[in-house]
Parts: sequence; structure tokens; C-alpha cells
Amino acid sequence: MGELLNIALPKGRLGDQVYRLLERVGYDCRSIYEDNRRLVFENPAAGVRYLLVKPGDVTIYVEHGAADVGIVGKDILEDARPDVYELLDLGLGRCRMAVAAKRGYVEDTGRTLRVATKFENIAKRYYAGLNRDIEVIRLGGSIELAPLLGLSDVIVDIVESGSTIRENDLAVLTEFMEISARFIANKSAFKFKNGVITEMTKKLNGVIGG
Ligand SMILES: Nc1ncnc2c1ncn2[C@@H]1O[C@H](COP(=O)(O)OP(=O)(O)OP(=O)(O)O)[C@@H](O)[C@H]1O
Ligand SMILES: O=P(O)(O)OC[C@H]1O[C@H](OP(=O)(O)OP(=O)(O)O)[C@H](O)[C@@H]1O
Repeated sequence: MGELLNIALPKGRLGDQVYRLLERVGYDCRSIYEDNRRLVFENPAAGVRYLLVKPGDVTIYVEHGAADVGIVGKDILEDARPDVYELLDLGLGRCRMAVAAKRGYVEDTGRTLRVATKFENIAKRYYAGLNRDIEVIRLGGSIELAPLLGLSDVIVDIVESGSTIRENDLAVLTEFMEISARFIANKSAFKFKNGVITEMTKKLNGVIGG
């Protein structure tokens, strides 16, 4: 058995869908569910080693080569724009990036817009494209609270079902980016471990959308 392929996987919400997808294509990762404090799981029969990391850290592991491949949301990829290959759209974790504000909000175009978000670069690029001056208020979560408390005018955040927006008396102003999970690879690993990475890509490609 040669060297294992290191795969960075997100913990949490997206993780659960990703582990099931991997199992469907023959990369058993049931052990991940069994011992939930371990962060490294090996499956020598499949030739892989899973590394469980925060969703926002997957790109860091892959870009630096600590992981050969990884699975990460397009939101995180777009915000960080790491120097990696994006090999596949896995169609999981579908949602949209949106601008939202308090219901009835009317923008004062004469003032700098205060934007609360976890996605600072996405927000800056979006408003730069509109030639709109903004001040970014970077938060780690519960973004929907910011307009309610007057901390920001609008938010740039993920919307899926829309219930977080609705239950907090906000309204979506625009949705400007489709998001789903992507299979990514480190550039040099893609060259030197091309056989195994290509095999995994083909297997994943065979079941997505199906
Ligand atoms: N409501 C949602 N519906 C569908 N996909 C989502 C939703 N929220 C997030 N995602 C996708 O899942 C990924 C992981 O989101 P998750 O909420 O598990 O972690 P996080 O909030 O980014 O990280 P942390 O662990 O730091 O809270 C996101 O990057 C995004 O691509
Ligand atoms: O449209 P919905 O189906 O309601 O989903 C959208 C919510 O999901 C995500 O939050 P998450 O649960 O990850 O919490 P956090 O970002 O506040 O940590 C996102 O930041 C929204 O708040």
C-alpha cells in the first residue's frame, strides 16, 4: 500500500452530507461518526486519510499541501480565492449568497453603506462592482442580528430556506451567487498523485446529481 491521499473534510452541517457521498462512492468513512473527538481517520483499504477541519479552513489545508484534496463550499472558495484546482461541483449544500436588510429598509445612497458579513471579500467585490462605498463589519456568525440592532444597514450572508431571514424580520434584497460544495485539489498533489485524484474525481462525478 502506497502513501495515503489526505482529504480535508468540513465538520458540521456540510460534513454530514459529504461523508454520505463519500460512502456512496466507496470511500467508507463510517468511523468518523463513531468517535467524534478524533480529527484524523484512516481508511487504508481505500487509500485515504480524512482530516476533519472547520469548513473555513479546508482551503488553507489544501492550498498549503497539508491535504491533497478537500471538499468546501463555493462561498468559502470565492471569499478566499485560494490557489487550488476546483475539480467538481458536488451539488451538495446548495444555497445562495444574498443581501438582506430589515423589512421596509430604504437605502440612503448618500451615505457609506454598513455591511455586516462573514464574507468580507465577497461583500467588497460585490459592492465595488456597483461602485458603492461600504464599511464592512466582520462577524463570526448570527449575522442576521446586526441590522436588527442597528449595527449595520444590510447583511451579506447565506440564504437557503429563508427561515432565518423571515424569523428575524429581515427581507432579501438580492441574491447574487449560487453556492454548492466543490471538490478541490492542491496543485502539486494534482500533478504527483494524479492517478488517485483522477480516480476519485471520476467516482464522485458518477454519482453527483444522481
Ligand atoms: N443554511 C445553509 N444551507 C445550505 N448550505 C449551507 C448553509 N449554511 C452554510 N452552508 C454551506 O455549508 C458550509 C458549512 O457551513 P456551516 O454552517 O457548517 O459552517 P460555518 O458556519 O461556516 O462554520 P463554523 O463551524 O465556523 O460555524 C458553508 O460554507 C456553506 O457552503
Ligand atoms: O435560509 P436558512 O435555511 O435559514 O439558512 C441560512 C442560515 O444558515 C447559515 O447559518 P448557520 O446555521 O451556519 O449559523 P451561523 O452562520 O450563524 O453560525 C447562514 O449564515 C444563515 O444564517
